[in-house]
Amino acid sequence: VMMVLVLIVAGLGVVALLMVLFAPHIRKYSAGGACMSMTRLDGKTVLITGANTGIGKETALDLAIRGARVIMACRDVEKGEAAAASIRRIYSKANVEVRELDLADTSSIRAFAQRFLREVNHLHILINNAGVMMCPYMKTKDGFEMQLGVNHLGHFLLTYLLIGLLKRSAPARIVVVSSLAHNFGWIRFHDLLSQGSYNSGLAYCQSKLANVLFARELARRLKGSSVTVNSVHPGSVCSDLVRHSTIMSLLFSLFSLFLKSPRDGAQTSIYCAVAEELHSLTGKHFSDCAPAFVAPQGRKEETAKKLWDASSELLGIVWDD
Ligand SMILES: NC(=O)C1=CN([C@@H]2O[C@H](COP(=O)(O)OP(=O)(O)OC[C@H]3O[C@@H](n4cnc5c(N)ncnc54)[C@H](OP(=O)(O)O)[C@@H]3O)[C@@H](O)[C@H]2O)C=CC1
Ligand SMILES: CC1=C(/C=C/C(C)=C/C=C/C(C)=C/C=O)C(C)(C)CCC1
Repeated sequence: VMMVLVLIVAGLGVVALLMVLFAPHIRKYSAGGACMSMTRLDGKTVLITGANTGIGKETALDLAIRGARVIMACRDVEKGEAAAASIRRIYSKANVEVRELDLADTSSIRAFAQRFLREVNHLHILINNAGVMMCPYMKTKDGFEMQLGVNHLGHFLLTYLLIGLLKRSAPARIVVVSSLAHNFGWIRFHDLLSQGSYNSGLAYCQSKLANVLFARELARRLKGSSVTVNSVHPGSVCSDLVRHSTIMSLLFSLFSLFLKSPRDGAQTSIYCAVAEELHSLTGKHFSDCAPAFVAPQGRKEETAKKLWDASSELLGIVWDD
């Protein structure tokens, strides 16, 4: 037994040593694809949700450096202003501004959109990035389960309210930040808001599958409008997303060497927002700046339509076709 234990400890030691030795190579490999596009965005307006930290903040920085006016929609304006200040410290000419948007409150989404439509004349790129993962069972102001409420329904309403402006600003692009987690999700139509039973991991996967289905259905409905919609898996990114889950926090610490930095994680969102070759590509899913696999449950037109109708009904909205 002693011998086996010694061998296990020695083995783990060797693995740890190899990981330290090869850390720069592992990091480089984990970084994934980079957006190589040199597209400038002077005169263009971009809206990014959840832009005060993580992937959203890095996306805002990159698009601001390309010359865009970047509106950072954040639920905590103070955190948003701190992020905007840090962007301005990196790029002093950054045209970034913070506006309050709480996706867990439809009255906040409506107030945000109302002011936006009054004060902003164009919207060329909308990045639905904000997200919450594996929180304990919580409800939004309107009584929706938090993860579906913020990740899907909040963005669904925001997009509905801004779609006219996007169409008027065409060519325009919508980027929906989803996840590989959509593979493990299914839409529980009999209990969409997890009122019967709640599993925080499955509710996250459901919300990310909803992101993929929403992007596909919206793309289908927008055919011919010069507004494109694509969804994205950013990679496994070291960010605050794991804040609600001890297990995920532990996994992230253990495997931190294999995770992307938020800057690397922003590359696919940036790619979908700016790459010239995607100008008319719509309804697709991307990862590492390349087309990516979509799970069968994310490809079903019937499910996408059913989710669209259920979401519209929950929010009390009717989309014109
Ligand atoms: N990190 C990863 O490995 C992966 C991330 N993703 C997706 O990427 C996206 C960005 O995540 P990431 O940057 O990693 O996570 P972070 O937790 O770092 O950022 C999430 C952002 O969403 C905001 N947010 C959360 N709830 C609300 C709300 N009610 N209203 C408005 N904004 C809100 C947060 O604001 P605040 O700071 O105030 O909480 C924060 O700005 C998410 O959609 C996530 O699902 C997908 C796959 C993997
Ligand atoms: C276990 C394990 C990993 C950890 C993956 C994790 C922790 C992924 C988290 C994904 C999230 C948070 C998705 C959100 O949508 C790595 C790094 C791939 C390396 C191989 C083993």
